[in-house]
Amino acid sequence: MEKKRITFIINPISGTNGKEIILRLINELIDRSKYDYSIRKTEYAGHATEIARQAVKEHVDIVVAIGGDGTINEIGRSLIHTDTALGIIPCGSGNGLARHLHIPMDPKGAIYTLNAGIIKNIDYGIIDGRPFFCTCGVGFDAFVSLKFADSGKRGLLTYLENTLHESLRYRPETYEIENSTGTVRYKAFLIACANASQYGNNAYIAPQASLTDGMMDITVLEPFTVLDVPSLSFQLFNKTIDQNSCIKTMRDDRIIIHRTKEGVFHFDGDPAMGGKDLKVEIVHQGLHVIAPMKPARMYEQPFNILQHFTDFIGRRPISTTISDRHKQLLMLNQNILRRLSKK
Ligand SMILES: Nc1ncnc2c1ncn2[C@@H]1O[C@H](COP(=O)(O)OP(=O)(O)OP(=O)(O)O)[C@@H](O)[C@H]1O
Repeated sequence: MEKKRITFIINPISGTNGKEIILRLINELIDRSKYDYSIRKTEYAGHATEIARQAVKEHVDIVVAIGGDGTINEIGRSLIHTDTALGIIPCGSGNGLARHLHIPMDPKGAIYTLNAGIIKNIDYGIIDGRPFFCTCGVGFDAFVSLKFADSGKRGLLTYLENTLHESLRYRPETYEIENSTGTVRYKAFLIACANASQYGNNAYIAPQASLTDGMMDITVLEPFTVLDVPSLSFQLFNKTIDQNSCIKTMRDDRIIIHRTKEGVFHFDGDPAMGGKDLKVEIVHQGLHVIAPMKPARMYEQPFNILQHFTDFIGRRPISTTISDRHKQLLMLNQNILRRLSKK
């Protein structure tokens, strides 16, 4: 059998961890009876798009992103509607697409997934001409992505600091969403258009979203008070945010978001400036990805809401009795309330 070719693209600034160990693991574990490979390191933002485009030209079979959703976005946009598949060794701070696809967070598991080589065909989205694979949107999360890009540091704590600092000062805006059934007006804190179900870090902004249904799940978060924050944050990690009374949901394959003024939007967590009217659409099955057939139980912990929550806010987990969990959750909620109300 002819060997397949892989190009690994490593983003040295994604996430917070060193990448040397991953390079060593690739060298040790990749199945050389199946694959020949080369490794490229990005030197600037946008470089991954160019490297991936060149790989496609050279009929490379798989381009593997060693990075987070921003790196995946840069690579994915060169791979759409080609025969070259995307692989992922998750290495970002959120890893939304990899988590949705059940690609192990552990690099060894991710390399074994590449060795298994199962290819799936997934949807992608386009907002204002820019492809996205995980989520895009306007409002508070776009605003945070802008702050985050400006902050000079990456990582979850930076993200969280930004989020907590800004969330109570942020003013909801009025939007109109034009969809296949008409136009609806909302005052909203954010509108998220989801191809994958989560932002990353198991924060499920659109828990019902599927990567293969040809549709996006749209989540509108209407204005809320500080008292709603604990239940919203709990439900975000419990995959039940769609049941919160501040949330409105819809599903469509194309919408136009009308806003009162031009401004920022985000695509896979990276900010961009756009006009008043933003067209968002889903393209069915435009990208091949390598992913496990089903969740790799070997590498997965059982679902634990408190674990996910504490992972997200960067605290140490956890004891396991129900009453302890209850107490810890209450403490976390109080802590968030306290921090938010100080701002
Ligand atoms: N060599 C580089 N120097 C500066 N920026 C880079 C370089 N290579 C890639 N980038 C930029 O880094 C950004 C962040 O990368 P990425 O999103 O993969 O990491 P992350 O933000 O830590 O992870 P996640 O998106 O999963 O939270 C990308 O949008 C990309 O444009």
